[in-house]
Amino acid sequence: MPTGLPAVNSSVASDDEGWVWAQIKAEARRDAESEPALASYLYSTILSHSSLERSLSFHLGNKLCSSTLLSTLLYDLFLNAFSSDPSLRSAAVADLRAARERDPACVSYSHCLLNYKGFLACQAHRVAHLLWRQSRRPLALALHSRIADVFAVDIHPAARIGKGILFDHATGVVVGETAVIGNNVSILHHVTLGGTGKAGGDRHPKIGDGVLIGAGATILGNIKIGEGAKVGAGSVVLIDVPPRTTAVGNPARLVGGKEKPSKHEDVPGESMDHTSFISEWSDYII
Ligand SMILES: CC(=O)SCCNC(=O)CCNC(=O)[C@H](O)C(C)(C)COP(=O)(O)OP(=O)(O)OC[C@H]1O[C@@H](n2cnc3c(N)ncnc32)[C@H](O)[C@@H]1OP(=O)(O)O
Ligand SMILES: N[C@@H](CO)C(=O)O
Repeated sequence: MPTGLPAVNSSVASDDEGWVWAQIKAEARRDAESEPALASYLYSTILSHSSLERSLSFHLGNKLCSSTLLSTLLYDLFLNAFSSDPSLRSAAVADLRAARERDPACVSYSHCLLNYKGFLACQAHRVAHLLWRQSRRPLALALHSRIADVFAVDIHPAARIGKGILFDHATGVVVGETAVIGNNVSILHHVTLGGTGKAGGDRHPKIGDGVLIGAGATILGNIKIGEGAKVGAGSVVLIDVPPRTTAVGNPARLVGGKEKPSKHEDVPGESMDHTSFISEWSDYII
């Protein structure tokens, strides 16, 4: 598990990143041998590439292209982004590890790289966010639109997302413009991080490190879900959830009572002080 911050100025893959890429190639070779029907696909998508960022750029370009946004244009766009900002690559590796470690259904790194639309939507979102921050907003919004069309995952390009993220199943996930998601967060399908409709400006939820948000949960407003908290499937959360606490129901109640909620001992993944994660990440989450 990577423990440090993204290597912001390093264009050389870390040992850990190199290990994951070598593992992906080994898995693709094995699968191409055992399933000839996939050999050409695995060769063009993984085995013919010299790096994870090239493979990912090729795959995203093919997935997201349209008659007017050509795959070659998207390939260049993604590869330029991954090459200019190596933190994108280290975040992708942390996300691959998150799927392997936190999703019992994930059988291999290549399974996630090729098939997890939540993983692919998240990587493409990070590029859209980079474009947004570079004031290339029409292109960021065009990419956002394609990600929503193709993956059914609607993340506003301004939303800030950490690393080690698992968007499991991912269908119907909606993340609003001023939402912030910390590190090592797991989010199931049909989760909304939305506004209440009653406020402008900074109006979306802030999700702390190591949070689990169950399927169909709706979290509304500029509220904080503390590190290591859990939000039950189908809940509607309108209030802050303290760290390491479970919230369930509609409207959500804190398990154990609002005055004395029961706490979890363990926080999945690496942890960071909840009150500081937004400012700590704001410098380098892209
Ligand atoms: C194909 C697939 O598998 S897709 C995967 C879909 N799965 C998910 O989205 C998982 C989401 N996980 C949940 O909802 C879990 O129940 C969790 C995370 C809330 C459990 O958290 P824990 O802190 O362990 O809570 P615990 O299981 O002890 O339950 C505490 C209370 O909340 C209640 N509760 C648990 N989940 C929910 C829920 N989703 N909605 C309403 N109440 C709930 C329990 O009945 C219990 O009530 P009680 O105190 O009155 O007895
Ligand atoms: N992917 C998770 C939830 O569906 C599992 O297999 O348990």
